Amino acid sequence: MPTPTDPTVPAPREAAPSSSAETPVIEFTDVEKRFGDNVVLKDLNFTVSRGERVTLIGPSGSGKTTILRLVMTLEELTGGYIFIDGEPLTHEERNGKRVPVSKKRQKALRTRIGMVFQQFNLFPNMTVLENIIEAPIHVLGRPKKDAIEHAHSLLEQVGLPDKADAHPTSLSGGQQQRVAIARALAMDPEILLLDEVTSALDPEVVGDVLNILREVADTTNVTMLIVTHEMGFARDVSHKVMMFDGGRVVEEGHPDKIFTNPEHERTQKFLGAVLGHN
Ligand SMILES: Nc1ncnc2c1ncn2[C@@H]1O[C@H](COP(=O)(O)OP(=O)(O)OP(=O)(O)O)[C@@H](O)[C@H]1O
Repeated sequence: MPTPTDPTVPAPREAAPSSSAETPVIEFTDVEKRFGDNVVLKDLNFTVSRGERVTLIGPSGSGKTTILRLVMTLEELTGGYIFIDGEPLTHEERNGKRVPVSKKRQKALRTRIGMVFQQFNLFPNMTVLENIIEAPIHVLGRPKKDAIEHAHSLLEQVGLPDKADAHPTSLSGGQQQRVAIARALAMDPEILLLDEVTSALDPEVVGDVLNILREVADTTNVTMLIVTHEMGFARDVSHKVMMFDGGRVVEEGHPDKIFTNPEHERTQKFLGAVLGHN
């Protein structure tokens, strides 16, 4: 297991600039998610503060991706509540009953959240530029000229200034993922969800993509919820790591602590296996 001075594992960033009195940006309250009889998440409670970057770790099938998909409203919440900036995302309690929120309210909250997927999920029939400007224009109502200007500066930021007119299918996986990051950032999200964004990439381009995300972490105050197998990256950018097992958080803490001195046996076993194979 690496030590805090291991040069392959960069030191974590400073704590997120947040105060405990502030409303959390993300709040899970008694969340339950089941697929049929399979209860994936049970009585799950956690909060993420403004500007905080939290990495979810845990064995395959522990529900990490499901958590991100619930925040993105790509999965239906089967129990409990999720709050974004204190506002209910999918359901709220009214007169003692759990009732769905209106689609309009949900859509408004959704615009504050961006997600980057393992498989890029770009629109193949659109150019790179069209992929990036589509949502800012049609969802946020931005003037086309502004959206295009912003898209070009984002393409510059992700190192693809000359690919605006290319189609995603003509790009490598690493390039497609960089476009997907630019597309997510084009919405100026308050929350960025990163779901195993390097898992489908060739090893030699993983570092480039992670460096772009490191820069985003360094230069913005965007709140991040991250699922990754890249433990060095997790340690580098996260303020907090949460270890999941059996649909619950078994341990959470500063990456320094979790990666070097985990307390829970499940965390020790998981990190031993993962870092042992790195
Ligand atoms: N659409 C679905 N229909 C049925 N079951 C699902 C669906 N999506 C996820 N599951 C189940 O939910 C559980 C949690 O899956 P999830 O992908 O969230 O885990 P994970 O921790 O992200 O795993 P991994 O590290 O392998 O990606 C698994 O048992 C999975 O089979």
